[in-house]
Amino acid sequence: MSAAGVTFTRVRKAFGEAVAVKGLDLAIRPGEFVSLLGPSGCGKTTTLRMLAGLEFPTSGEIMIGDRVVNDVAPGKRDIAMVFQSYALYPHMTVGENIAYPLKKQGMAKAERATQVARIAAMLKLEALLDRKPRQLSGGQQQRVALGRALVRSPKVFLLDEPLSNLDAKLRAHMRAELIELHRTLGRTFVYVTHDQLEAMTMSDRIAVMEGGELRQFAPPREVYDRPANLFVAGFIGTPPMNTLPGGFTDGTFSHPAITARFTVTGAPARVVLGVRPEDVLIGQGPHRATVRVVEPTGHETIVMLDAGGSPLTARAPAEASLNPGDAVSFALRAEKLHLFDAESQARLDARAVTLGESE
Ligand SMILES: Nc1ncnc2c1ncn2[C@@H]1O[C@H](COP(=O)(O)OP(=O)(O)OP(=O)(O)O)[C@@H](O)[C@H]1O
Repeated sequence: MSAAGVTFTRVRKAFGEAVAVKGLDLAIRPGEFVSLLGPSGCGKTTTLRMLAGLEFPTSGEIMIGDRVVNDVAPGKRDIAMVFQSYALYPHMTVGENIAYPLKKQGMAKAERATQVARIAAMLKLEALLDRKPRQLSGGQQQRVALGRALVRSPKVFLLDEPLSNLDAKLRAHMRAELIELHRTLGRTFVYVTHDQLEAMTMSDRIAVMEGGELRQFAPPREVYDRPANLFVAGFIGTPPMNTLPGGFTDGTFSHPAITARFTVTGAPARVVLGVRPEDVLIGQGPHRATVRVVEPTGHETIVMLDAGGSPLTARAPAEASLNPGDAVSFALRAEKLHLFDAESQARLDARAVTLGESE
């Protein structure tokens, strides 16, 4: 058995009046690690549950490999799902929990033991096989839940926020384990999260969702460097991208604190300039601002500025000595500026050519 791709075609899911997923088109390649990322209520869990067969689409088509699965029962889809809550059987040992899906399939005992040993070695659970779930830490329980999903070698793994109950250190560790596991198994992973760090570090591609709609589907680097619209620009990145509304005439963006010339196709009257905090350089350049808040984080300092009446966040070196009320000059990295149409919110194909201070 090998990995299978997953295709959603115009998939819509309504719960009465509420439309959770609005005409989703998404094609996941065999063996790909794809994260569904978005704020609470954006429809990511509903999307995953439809793929698992736990919800039925109101309309549209879902395929796993070359098979339409709309009417296929969950158990017949050749998938395995790992939930946020581990849902281990409390009265069974770790070994019995992992073996359970194989037992249900009718696999012989000796063969089950071989498979459990293989998975236990992979997830470093050998020493824990005889324990009950309550005798395990959260991270160990999560590994057992993964083991129970992995033991069947399904074509597609579905993971619904599997790390959200773990503490920060264990989450970082499990992220690394999942990356490794995906590489070793070569199977398709569909991973639901609202944690952009998880999506950015593990995924081949990220499907960013908002309000039941797909806002961008691209590799992490591209989602960060070329957000397709203002929603993605504001959702990805911590602190988020600065967005400054302004007028736009003859390719010139104008805001009380910033003027920038662009070469651009199309000419909307109102645009939003986007700039990431790391691309705002304090202490040099043509623009002026006032320091509002200074937040040292240890390895850097986050500085919140007032630039011509707009909030503007910058990343500064840890040793920067700035105080609220200071007047500072700043520059923007021209090659890192983003421009969006204020009305449609879509990214404009634009390149900054010169930057200057407003008169
Ligand atoms: N069984 C249901 N009945 C009615 N509405 C539902 C049902 N399940 C989900 N919804 C609604 O559909 C929308 C999408 O929900 P979904 O759980 O897919 O979002 P999500 O992005 O996974 O959010 P979260 O991160 O909070 O889990 C929400 O507005 C939710 O209230």
